[in-house]
Amino acid sequence: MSLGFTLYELLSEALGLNSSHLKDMGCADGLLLWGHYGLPCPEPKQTIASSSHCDSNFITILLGDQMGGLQVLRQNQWVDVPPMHGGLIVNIGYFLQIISNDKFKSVNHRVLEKNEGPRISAACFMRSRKDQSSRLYRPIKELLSKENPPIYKFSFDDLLCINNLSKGLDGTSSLPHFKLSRT
Ligand SMILES: O=C(O)CCC(=O)C(=O)O
Ligand SMILES: [Fe+2]
Repeated sequence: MSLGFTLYELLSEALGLNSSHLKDMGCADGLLLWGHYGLPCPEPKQTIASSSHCDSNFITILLGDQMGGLQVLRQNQWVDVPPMHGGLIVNIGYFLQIISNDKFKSVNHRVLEKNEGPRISAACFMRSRKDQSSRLYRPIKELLSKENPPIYKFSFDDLLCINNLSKGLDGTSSLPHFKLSRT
């Protein structure tokens, strides 16, 4: 939580906002921790541990082991994220992209299977409170101008619904569904 608060302060300042802006918006009110345990896979080329997706939250702080396997999509190429002892990986999720009006971009990532193992990782998702899932999120108004009109509007329930209706973790972004028309 305390690392998350520091990151939010830096991210708020990077957006030209007061350092407490993202925390005051409630972006750190909910914390979800997932522990991943992947068994060695006999045929790693035939499957994938976690298919291409962006996280449905503001930021994710990820602790991995020495196995590697995580990749991020950069300029349409999958790039390995090398394991780093004691290092933490911070991913930007859909919510931060939406409220920053595309100033921060969520990162598409996936995890490849390994035939050695097990592979262990812990993902800490920073998000708003679960009971606020119907709350509507829009870009932060201080970031908007005539030249930068709002791009999105959405709630967490909308995002879940779209992810469930579409293939969800199929690598296609859910964001276009939340675009406001720009007429
Ligand atoms: O295990 C990893 O390295 C990534 C896990 C992940 O992307 C997730 O939990 O959303
Ligand atoms: Fe993820």
